[in-house]
Amino acid sequence: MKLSFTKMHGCGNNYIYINCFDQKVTDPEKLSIALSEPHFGIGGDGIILISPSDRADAQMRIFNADGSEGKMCGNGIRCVGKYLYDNGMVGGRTTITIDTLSGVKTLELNVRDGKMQTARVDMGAAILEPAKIPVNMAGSSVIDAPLVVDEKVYHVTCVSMGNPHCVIFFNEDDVDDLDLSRLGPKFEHHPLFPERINTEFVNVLPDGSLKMRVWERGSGETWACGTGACATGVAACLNGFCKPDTDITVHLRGGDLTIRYTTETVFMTGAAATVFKGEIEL
Ligand SMILES: N[C@H](CCC[C@H](N)C(=O)O)C(=O)O
Repeated sequence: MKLSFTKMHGCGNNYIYINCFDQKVTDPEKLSIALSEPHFGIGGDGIILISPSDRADAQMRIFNADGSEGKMCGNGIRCVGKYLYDNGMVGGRTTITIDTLSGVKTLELNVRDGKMQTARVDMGAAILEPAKIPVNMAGSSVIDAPLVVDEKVYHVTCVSMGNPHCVIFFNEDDVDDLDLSRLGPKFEHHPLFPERINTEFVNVLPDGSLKMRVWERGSGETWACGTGACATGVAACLNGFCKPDTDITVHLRGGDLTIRYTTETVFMTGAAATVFKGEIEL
């Protein structure tokens, strides 16, 4: 059986996109494991299914490289917006909606020569209540709280953008020097996170921008994480490093995103790119 796909990325966070308006995927968990694998498959951070929706222009489902399903994907939703616009599936409209497991999101597309270049996504309100993230810590929110990994105390801020995030600010260490392959899994599987966690390792730079690396639940280190950049912008405001209602630049390994945190919602602006289209024999 042949399956058509499109490889796309947002800031280097790369997924295999499958148009399910005209194709059927029966076991997405198994498919994501197979296709994400770089040696025997296509290689990527996971797969994203683009399907019809009765309440939005399309529905997006994201599966991590280990087959687990994520509830939201910031880089992915910009790529879905690009896919829909560039392929004429939204009638040339530049305000579109995409249904996700974290609700319907609205995108404002910036287009040139018939192609989407960047998008601004209304990501919805940050969720701070521990039980809704979820994180097994008491209180109304988790800001600058101590968390022990390998006998070392880290101060973490936990935020959900529909998917769970643990944001850690480093004053002394340059996050580029951290061994994420050792550290990442210890946070991902920490007992305080009953549904595992996406973890962001952040430096606040002298110009007030943020430098971030991320270890993603189910995919390991990725070159960017859109929901993670949102969580990082929110956490930076909650910790007094940045101001709400201002544009915050987050530098990721694969590019930059602009985050704006207001009490009502979080906006994320960034690019999306098509790398190649292909067909795979299953
Ligand atoms: N890379 C995605 C996040 C994937 C989250 C996934 N790892 C999970 O929550 O299980 C992003 O750009 O927001």
